[in-house]
Amino acid sequence: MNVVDIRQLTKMYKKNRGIEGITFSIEEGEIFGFIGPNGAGKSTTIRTLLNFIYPTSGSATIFGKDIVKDAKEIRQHVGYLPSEIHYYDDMKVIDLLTYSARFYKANEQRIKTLAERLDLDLHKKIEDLSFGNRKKVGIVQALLHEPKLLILDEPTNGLDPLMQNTFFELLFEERKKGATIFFSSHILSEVQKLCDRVAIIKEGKLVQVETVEHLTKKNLKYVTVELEQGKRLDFHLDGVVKKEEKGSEIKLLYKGEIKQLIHQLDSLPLKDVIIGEPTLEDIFLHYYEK
Ligand SMILES: Nc1ncnc2c1ncn2[C@@H]1O[C@H](COP(=O)(O)OP(=O)(O)OP(=O)(O)O)[C@@H](O)[C@H]1O
Repeated sequence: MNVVDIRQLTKMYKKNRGIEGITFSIEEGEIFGFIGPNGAGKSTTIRTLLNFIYPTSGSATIFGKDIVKDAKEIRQHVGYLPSEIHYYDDMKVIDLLTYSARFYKANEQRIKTLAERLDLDLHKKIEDLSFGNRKKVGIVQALLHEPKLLILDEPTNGLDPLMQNTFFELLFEERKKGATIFFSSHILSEVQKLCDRVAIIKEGKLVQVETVEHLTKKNLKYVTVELEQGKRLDFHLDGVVKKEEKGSEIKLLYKGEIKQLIHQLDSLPLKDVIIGEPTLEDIFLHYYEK
């Protein structure tokens, strides 16, 4: 069964493009990533699905119900984490979360369990929290009623790597219980770590929906190579789609099997090598080239 079904969804902000003709579906129990650069339309899609803004045209359903007509009913079973969190600053974390728990008729003990997992101090005032800790409040709020669908807008922004892992564990646990998870990101590696499938959005339009397995097979890597002193920069590597020289450093964008890359690098007079993530821009420029 599809939990989310989006059909030709378009949102214009007066004459400005928000999203145009977006169509995709999310199946029950999937962890589904939504990836694209800043301004691509991720938040617009999410805010439209949650009925915070109205679609200009097209339609969408969640749990088979219309996002506009049945918005209230849908919200009872959705946990939402916005990309930017605004709360009443002089409230204590525990008071805010208890209020949310009652609204959703959730078990208040779950607040404590989640706060412990995320190392969140419930007795601080919101105004005294760092950006990362505010994010944790948002995560607890989104998860506390054990929703059937989690919609998370850039959820890891502001969390340190250890906390990101705890957060990912929590998401896997929710999925095990049957939840469907939809989350937006502009970081490819976290999407690869977590998701079953990914929708890629660019300039308001859907570029592709891919399984993560497929995405990983067409791997792109950013490689920085430093050669031993006096060695020539002139060499050929199969799979290099972009090459940039900066002094003794050579930056390469490589497309292909990582083993083959390492095999090829092995024959070079290397001083140092760094293999890292490509930028999203590079992915969009080179990913879909034949
Ligand atoms: N309230 C608004 N009024 C006018 N234009 C808007 C509004 N909100 C978003 N837009 C425009 O819609 C487009 C999509 O923005 P959106 O915030 O959905 O992108 P995003 O992928 O979530 O990016 P980001 O990660 O930067 O939030 C952008 O061109 C943006 O300028």
